Parts: sequence; C-alpha cells; structure tokens
Amino acid sequence: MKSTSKIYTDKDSNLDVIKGKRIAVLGYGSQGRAWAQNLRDSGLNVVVGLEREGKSWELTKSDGITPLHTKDAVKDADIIIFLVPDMVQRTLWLESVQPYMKKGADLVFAHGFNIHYKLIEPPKDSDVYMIAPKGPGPTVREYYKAGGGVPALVAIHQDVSGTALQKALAIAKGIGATRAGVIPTTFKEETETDLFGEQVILVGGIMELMKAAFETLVEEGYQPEVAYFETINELKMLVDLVYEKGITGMLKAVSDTAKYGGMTVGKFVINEDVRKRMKEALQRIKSGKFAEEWVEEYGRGMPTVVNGLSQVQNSLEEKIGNQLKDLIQKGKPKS
Ligand SMILES: NC(=O)c1ccc[n+]([C@@H]2O[C@H](COP(=O)([O-])OP(=O)(O)OC[C@H]3O[C@@H](n4cnc5c(N)ncnc54)[C@H](O)[C@@H]3O)[C@@H](O)[C@H]2O)c1
Ligand SMILES: CC(C)(O)[C@@H](O)C(=O)O
Ligand SMILES: [Mg+2]
Ligand SMILES: [Mg+2]
Repeated sequence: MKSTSKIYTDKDSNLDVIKGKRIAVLGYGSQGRAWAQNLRDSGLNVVVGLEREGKSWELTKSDGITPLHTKDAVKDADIIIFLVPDMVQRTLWLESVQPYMKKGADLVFAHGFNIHYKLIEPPKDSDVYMIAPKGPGPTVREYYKAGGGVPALVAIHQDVSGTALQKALAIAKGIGATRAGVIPTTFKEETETDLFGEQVILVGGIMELMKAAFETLVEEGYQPEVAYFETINELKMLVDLVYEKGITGMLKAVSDTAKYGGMTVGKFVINEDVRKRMKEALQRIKSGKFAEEWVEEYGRGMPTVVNGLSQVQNSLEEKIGNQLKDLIQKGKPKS
C-alpha cells in the first residue's frame, strides 16, 4: 500500500494562474454544465463548445453562457476541456479540435480513458492534464452552489510549460474541488480505479445487489412495496450514515441484531468468489479488454446500454419506486 503524499486544498491553489485565459468547455451534459457554470461563477473566462444547435445549445444559453460551434470555441482557447462522452472524444478531437486549436493550447480531461488507452494522441507541445471529480456532475454543481465541493483527483500527462500542476489545481479550485480535497494520481491509476469503481460497486455492483435482493423477496411472495422500502429506499439512509460517520458510525446506528446478521451473512453472500470476480473485472480493465469491448459496443450503437436502460425502466422495482415516489418525497427533510 502506498498512501498519497499530499492532498491539495484551497490554500495550495491560485485562480490567478488561469485568470483571463480563455477556457473552452466542450460538451454541456452532466460534467460540462457543472464545470462551465462553476468556472464562470469563479470569475473565469468560459465559453462552451458544441457540435450542433440542439438541446445542449439552448440549455447553455438559458444558463447565461455563450455556446459556440466547437471549432470556433477552440480557435482562441488557451485551455480546452473535454466534457463530452468518452466514446465521442476521439472523433471530436480529430475532426473539430486538432485542426482548429491554437498551437500549444492545454488539453484537459475529467477521466483518463482516451489518453490512457491511446485513443487520443496529443501533440507534444501541449500541456495535458486531468481533474477527475469523484462524484456525478449535478453534485459538482450542487455542492459548489452551497459553498462546498466534490473531491477530485489530479494528474499530469504532459507538462511542457512547467506549470501544468498549478493550472490543474486552479481549475480544481474553479469547480470547487479544492474546497474538499484534491489527490494527485496518474492517468493510469485514475482510469483503472474509476472504471473498477463504477463497474463493481457504484453503478454495477449496487444496482445488481438491489435488484437481486428485491427480486428474491418478491419471488418468495412478499409485498413489492415492502421489498422496495427494504432493499432500495433505505439504502440511501445507511449510505448517508457511512458518508457522515464512516462504516463504524453506520454500524453504531443499527441494532445489534443487524450488526450480527450483517457481519455474518454479508460475508456469506459477498464471498471469496465475488472477490475473485472483482479481481477478474480489474484484470479486464488493466489489460485493455474492457476498453476494446466498450469501443466495439459503442460502434454498434450501444445496444447493451440502450436495452439495459429500457429493461431497468420497465422493471417492477422502478414501477413500485414511481408509485411510492410522492410518499417518499413527502417524508424527506424540508431544508
Ligand atoms: N457523468 C459524470 O458524473 C462523470 C464523473 C466523472 C468524470 N466524468 C467524465 O466526464 C466526461 C464527460 O462525461 P459526462 O457523463 O459529463 O458526459 P455526458 O454524456 O453528460 O455529455 C453529454 C454532452 O456531450 C455532448 N455530446 C453528446 N454526444 C455528442 C456527440 N456525438 N458529438 C458531440 N458532442 C456530443 C453534448 O453537449 C451533451 O450535452 C467523460 O470523460 C466522463 O468519463 C463524468
Ligand atoms: C459518477 C461516476 C460513476 O463516478 C463517473 O466515474 C462516471 O463515469 O459517470
Ligand atoms: Mg467513470
Ligand atoms: Mg467515477
């Protein structure tokens, strides 16, 4: 185990390093919308680059930011931030960024996928760095507006100017991340751990665990509403306790019966076999097999993602969740 040598906070970063520089945020989705608004509200010079005048274009305008066609946005930009989907970045780079950008402009990422797996080969005269928020885009905006920030990782791939880290930390400050903390990493470590996290726990693991538990109860004849409260809705409250007080805090809040059952049956369900599969999933990421498969799936129009989303939308647990939504919302604290 090698612990981080440093956690950067507000006092380690200075917005002046990038003040007045023209920042082009490419894409206005989950992260793009949050970054563009946070950077603008931090007093930085932001434009948004989009390929066409559609939904994102209108949203950008209604948020008070100027949308431009990508090539116009990158033409005069000193810092170009890729916040379009990972599978779109290579084509955007080849067709709309590389031919039009200023020589030596910085190339910035929120995830290392395209650089680590060499889908984008940046010019040798650009600084290339990453600020990877460890949370979803809407939360990056929500926390910033409330005076906080989502923690992030920072990594430098190319440092031609010798100031790449200072610029990366200034952007991290501009989106609010240094209000929490920013940990230095490499493109390799960020890419592999981020993919692993979303596959085995944050997205894949939790989703399948919730579904499997819900379906087990329903198949055994229990009321789906009771199953929903038990296996999906209450999860937030227990994860909130972990977030506020750690795993120990969560354990202290539940009954001794839940502690004993959780400590024994948890290990029976999430057993050595599951850990072996986690290692296998990590191996597929490290070898590049997952990246290869994802590029191929994307090329076929993402059938697995499209069908998977529609299956989830039409599942019994989603129907029950929708029926209970008003009731659940009414019970939420009014702050
Ligand atoms: N979603 C997250 O919370 C999150 C968290 C950390 C890092 N990241 C990283 O941030 C980057 C952006 O991800 P995201 O989830 O915010 O993206 P997204 O899917 O929300 O991006 C959608 C936006 O990208 C643009 N776009 C979509 N398709 C396009 C196309 N074919 N051509 C040109 N532009 C197109 C549009 O502006 C659209 O609004 C990725 O590298 C991702 O890995 C995302
Ligand atoms: C929000 C996540 C899952 O952490 C991010 O990594 C993503 O790819 O959306
Ligand atoms: Mg990710
Ligand atoms: Mg992530």
